[in-house]
Amino acid sequence: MSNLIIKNLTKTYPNGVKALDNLSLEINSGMFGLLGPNGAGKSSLMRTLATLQIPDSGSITLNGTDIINESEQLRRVLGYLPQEFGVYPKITAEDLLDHMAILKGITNKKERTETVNYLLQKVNLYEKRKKAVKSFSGGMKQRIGIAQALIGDPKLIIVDEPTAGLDPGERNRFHNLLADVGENVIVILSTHIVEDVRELCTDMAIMNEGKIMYKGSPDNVLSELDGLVWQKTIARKDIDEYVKNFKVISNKMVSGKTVIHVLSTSSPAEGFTQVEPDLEDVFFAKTSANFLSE
Ligand SMILES: Nc1ncnc2c1ncn2[C@@H]1O[C@H](COP(=O)(O)OP(=O)(O)OP(=O)(O)O)[C@@H](O)[C@H]1O
Repeated sequence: MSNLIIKNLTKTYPNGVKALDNLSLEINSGMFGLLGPNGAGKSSLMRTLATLQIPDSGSITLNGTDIINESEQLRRVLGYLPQEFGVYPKITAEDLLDHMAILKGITNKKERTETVNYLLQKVNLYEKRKKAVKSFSGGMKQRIGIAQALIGDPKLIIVDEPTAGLDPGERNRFHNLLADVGENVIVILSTHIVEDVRELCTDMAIMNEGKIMYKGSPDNVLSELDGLVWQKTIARKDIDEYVKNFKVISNKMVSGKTVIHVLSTSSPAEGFTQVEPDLEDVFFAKTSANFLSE
């Protein structure tokens, strides 16, 4: 059982933006979803966990090891798939993985070849191993990205916004790959896509403005909103009126019509029906300025 403890982490960039604000969080083995809107600070947290940047204050320990001061130890057991996965222009899939395996300390050539071939097969890119990674589609690039993150039996795997821009088939393949990762490994999936968390994660947190707004299982977070979510289909032009009068947590187009969700302990007005809360409601409820001010 692995255990990651983050305590009172703060990070302010030179331009004055406080991306992490006294953030504390504990994560155990399994798939953990970190959900938050753009700019919430997810990438800042992921980069700090990957020891690519140093926080102003706070501590992080993985299985008791202080990873801010002992970053070398962390890097040996870390698999990291950053948001932007840049590669040298002409490098082939096979050479890229071989190179990453050297960096991970696999010096034995035979062992490295076995590892690389195994991973290429696992992510279904063995046939393309001699092709330049640059020429790959978005989904193929993500798969080579996850392959390099899996080199060397990592204990902590961080994937930052992995499915943005993937088509449904590629997204599915990517999910299956992650679901295969071993039991004792911590996988942190940072995303603004609620579906990814619902489908994959047993534990999750919602982040906004550098802070954790919620931590728990997706099921528990849903039960918090039981009986509080009401829905109505309205005319698009009336939306401002509803926002003014009710605690509107979301509005979206469904079959060309505007459907709003409102939080209320009883029926807000005529024409509203009560609906089962979904994770998206929770996400909006925990991150919308409207609701936070309450
Ligand atoms: N290197 C940097 N220098 C200055 N400000 C930064 C830097 N990196 C991030 N920020 C700012 O810090 C805040 C948090 O950004 P961060 O990228 O961590 O959020 P995020 O939740 O990952 O969002 P996104 O999904 O858009 O990547 C934002 O206001 C962002 O503009």
